[in-house]
Amino acid sequence: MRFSRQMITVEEALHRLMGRLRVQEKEEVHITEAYGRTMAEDVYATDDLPHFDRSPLDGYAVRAIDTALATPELPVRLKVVETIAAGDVPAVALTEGCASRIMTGAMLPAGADAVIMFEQTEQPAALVAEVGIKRALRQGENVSRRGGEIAQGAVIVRAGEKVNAGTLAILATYGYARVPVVRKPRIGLLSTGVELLDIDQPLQPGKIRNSNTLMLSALIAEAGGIPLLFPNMPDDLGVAKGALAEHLKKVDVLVTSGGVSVGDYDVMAALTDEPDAELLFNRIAMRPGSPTTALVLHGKPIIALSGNPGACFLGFELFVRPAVQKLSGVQDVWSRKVKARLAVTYAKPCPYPRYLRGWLTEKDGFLYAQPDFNEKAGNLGTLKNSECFIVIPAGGSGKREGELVEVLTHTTPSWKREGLS
Ligand SMILES: Nc1nc2c(c(=O)[nH]1)N[C@H]1C(S)=C(S)[C@@H](COP(=O)(O)OP(=O)(O)OC[C@H]3O[C@@H](n4cnc5c(N)ncnc54)[C@H](O)[C@@H]3O)O[C@H]1N2
Ligand code: MOO
Ligand SMILES: [Mg+2]
Repeated sequence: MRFSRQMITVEEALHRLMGRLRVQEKEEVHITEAYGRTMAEDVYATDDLPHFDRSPLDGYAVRAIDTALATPELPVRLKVVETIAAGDVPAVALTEGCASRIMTGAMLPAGADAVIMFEQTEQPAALVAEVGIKRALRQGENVSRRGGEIAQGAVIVRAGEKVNAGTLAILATYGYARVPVVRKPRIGLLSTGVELLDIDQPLQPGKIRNSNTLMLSALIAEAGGIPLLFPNMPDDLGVAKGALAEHLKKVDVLVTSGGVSVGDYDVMAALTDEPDAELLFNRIAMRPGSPTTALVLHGKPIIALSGNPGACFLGFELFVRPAVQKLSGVQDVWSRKVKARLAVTYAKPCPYPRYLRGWLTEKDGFLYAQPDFNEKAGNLGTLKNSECFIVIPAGGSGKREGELVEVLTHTTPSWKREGLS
């Protein structure tokens, strides 16, 4: 199995993996904990919004009919019967020839059907007994009608939407102190490789510090999972099987780094040959990260990423992020795909699609994709600059400057967008 692997496309690999993932169950959290979570249920408007007719201006509430003859030269004079602040309940209903001084956000008095701003009256600043209205108003003019924005019973947030700042605003408006969200998936994480040193260990010949675990842990948390860090795993298959059996009991999915290639000590590759392991894939038509592997063991999916930091990073974005998001209930788990012009020629041919790390810029109103040429799978110094992957299709001779390329951005949407696959 190590050397005879069946190659599949990125899309097929994703399809196989996603088929093994189920959305977590619902839990309720306080609204202050809901930011970034995924809604588990549709939530409805418990009232109209606004829930009373109100003024969007500082001015005078009037009966439009009383202003019909008003002009700047011949203002109509109305008797001021009350001043209404935001939060007040008006005490006086307007009758013919009357107006109420009213502030932005305040409730309209009964009988009023229009509001004129102070600036269109004779003495805007004064608390006058009679106000001079300088123009005619239409019925309903400058009135925020009850239910004008949202009607009671309408869906305000849908299941599968990620809670962003705007979601908090609408939930708060409707008094949802408890929010039904999808339970965060527990994502186990470990690195393989005896060459790995911990962060506080001095360098030793032949050894390197473990950078993948911290990188992946941050990415998992950012994607909406709870990273559970396990100790590095030795390259011994027997020990690894025992350790994995224990770890898998505690997690929904396990992510590993390293040991997926054809080397003598590639323990995750060896694991896929075990009779109790169900292989999902171990060879993908992509660069870097072609040996990225996924399997199911003891009923739990394991996503085994390449140890090479660049390939590990790409493997996370292509497979782990969508997996974490699917488990978290996100409806639209795919990276955002855009087309951009390639900023510089990339002439290297490749038998498989190549995912170049890079970033997007704008020039003359067009989007340009700038590849990071520090793109060797083992390089990690510029991972921090990456905001997208630029897809160079297989074959041919790469892409020329200015040619349109497909770009997968890392940032993920918080709600289901129309028209994007
Ligand atoms: N004969 C072949 N050799 C290799 C092939 C191949 O097809 N035939 N594929 C290459 C490709 S492509 C990749 S990608 C790597 C995959 O390697 P593994 O996933 O098996 O990872 P390791 O061998 O464990 O490590 C690779 C590299 O990454 C460093 N590493 C590992 N873990 C970490 C970590 N946690 N933090 C930082 N760096 C890490 C490790 O020291 C190695 O340098 O295989 C190629 N070989
Ligand atoms: O695909 Mo590997 O990630 O080239 O080194
Ligand atoms: Mg290896």
